[in-house]
Amino acid sequence: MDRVALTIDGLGVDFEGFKAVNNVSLTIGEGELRVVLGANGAGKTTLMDLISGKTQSTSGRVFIDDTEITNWPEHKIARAGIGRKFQIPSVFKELSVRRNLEVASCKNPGVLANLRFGFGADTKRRVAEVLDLIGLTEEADRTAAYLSHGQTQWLELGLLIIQNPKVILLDEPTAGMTQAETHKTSQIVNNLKGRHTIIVVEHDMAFVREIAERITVLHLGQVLAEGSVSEIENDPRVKEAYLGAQGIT
Ligand SMILES: Nc1ncnc2c1ncn2[C@@H]1O[C@H](COP(=O)(O)OP(=O)(O)OP(=O)(O)O)[C@@H](O)[C@H]1O
Repeated sequence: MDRVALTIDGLGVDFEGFKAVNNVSLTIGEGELRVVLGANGAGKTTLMDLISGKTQSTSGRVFIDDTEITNWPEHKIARAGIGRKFQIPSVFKELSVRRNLEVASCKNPGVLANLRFGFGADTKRRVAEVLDLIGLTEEADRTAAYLSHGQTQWLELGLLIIQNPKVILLDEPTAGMTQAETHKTSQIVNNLKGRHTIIVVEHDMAFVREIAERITVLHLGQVLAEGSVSEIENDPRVKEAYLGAQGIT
């Protein structure tokens, strides 16, 4: 690992005696794609909530680079470089795909001023780059309201990417997608490898096999195992404790 982008040290939350996340430590390298896998209720979403500041932790610490962000307010954590993609899209439905990206790219979004005076060449270049990354170049001039579910999710991802967060959190990015859309999402995520630091929470194993480098398995709020896809698939503790006797499907 060259540089560490995100450090989680002994992180936990106690909901009136129930430890949904319990003493979790992770180190995510710059440009790494880390998959967090776990059964329903394992604590995956809660872990993302703790990192992004949606939920306050009761133990442990979180750092972006060397900056400690533990229990900062959510908006301040976002400004410090944690970008999170939710299931519910935040795209402007009445604007084109391109215009959505242009607006999201503004660091100081005087949105109206930008719409009136147009965007600079740098923004245009960056928008073209992100359109290519998310596979929506041909849809650039379509109104966002007319995109399919999958395309809307890719645009949503593009809106995050264009803001260049230090760490991107993706919670079940393929939820509700067709098989073809899921496959395309894996291509997009693979294109992002090395350029962005990403944590993907997922339990669709077919998708995980297509994207994963290193997997962290959560079980009952704790880290059960960490390793490559084959290490995780062949780990007897994972098979037994999390995936049931029949193993990973
Ligand atoms: N605010 C809360 N108060 C009490 N318990 C909570 C709270 N939030 C989550 N939990 C519990 O913590 C556990 C972990 O939930 P979490 O949503 O993080 O799991 P998950 O791994 O994301 O599961 P899924 O795949 O179903 O989304 C669950 O048992 C859940 O009921």
